Amino acid sequence: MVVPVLDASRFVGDSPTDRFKFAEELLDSLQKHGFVRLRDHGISDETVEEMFRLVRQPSRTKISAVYEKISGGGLTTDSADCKEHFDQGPANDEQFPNKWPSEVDLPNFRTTMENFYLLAETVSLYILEALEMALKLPQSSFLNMMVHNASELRLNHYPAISIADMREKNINRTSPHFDLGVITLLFQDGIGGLEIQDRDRPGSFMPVEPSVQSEMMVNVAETFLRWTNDVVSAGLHRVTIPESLKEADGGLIEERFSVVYLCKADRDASVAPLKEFVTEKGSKYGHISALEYHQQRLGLAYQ
Ligand SMILES: O=C(O)CCC(=O)C(=O)O
Ligand SMILES: [Fe+2]
Repeated sequence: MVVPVLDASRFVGDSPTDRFKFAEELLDSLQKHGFVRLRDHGISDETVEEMFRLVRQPSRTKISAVYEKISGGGLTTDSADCKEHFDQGPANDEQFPNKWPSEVDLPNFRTTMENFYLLAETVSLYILEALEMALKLPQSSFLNMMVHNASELRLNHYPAISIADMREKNINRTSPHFDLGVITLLFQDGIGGLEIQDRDRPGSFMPVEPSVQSEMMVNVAETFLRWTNDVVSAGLHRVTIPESLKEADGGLIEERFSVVYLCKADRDASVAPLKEFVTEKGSKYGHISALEYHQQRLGLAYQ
């Protein structure tokens, strides 16, 4: 199975034919694999590199101190998975306010994150517009539920870890999961280890090797599956030992970073199927708001 790489600039251009072809190829890949890879999507190599520089910089000297300072808000450490993450929600969110490190500890952190958040939002919205087109839905069918952005920009940090520990203690960097939102945009560094379910070989995963820095992995998340009544199913993924080290006798896997935009529906939007996808067999999912659904699925705090 090979996940296609699409040139997303075809959708932003003026040619209706190019726009439609992009939309069709996008849907085709997401339907087949749950994933697609995008280039020329509007977020430049430099911008993505700047994000990774920002994220990496404190880890050399004081990442744990800095992350601890954030821990009342965005940072959590998963016990099953060996990773930590910092989540940023929409700016000026009164319901779940962002907690920022001080400008002295992490200069430009907030501005860079907030700018990146807006760029990722733009991309996520045109991807959904393209999917409306390819699925032949009335215009704005998805976008109408994306008006008050509730998405999150997540920085994942995976500390260096011994290969023996991962094998013997059955530790993953990220266990197999579906994301909860609508779609997810993902950028990874050069370490590797991201794997997606290989739908041609049930039960197995295939690696997504790091490529040019700005290459973006897009996956279908649970809300989209529900909106389409399973017409487009979500992409299962995990982070484990990089392909190049799978045969290694031992040693350490370097620390790894990823930047992930978890695109979420308006908190009060329903995550039930759109009427266009409800057949005589009925609707597979009931009405529940995106916020309630996320809270229920996570069983705990809103994420
Ligand atoms: O680090 C990665 O490449 C994947 C992270 C991920 O799947 C997530 O944060 O939901
Ligand atoms: Fe994920």
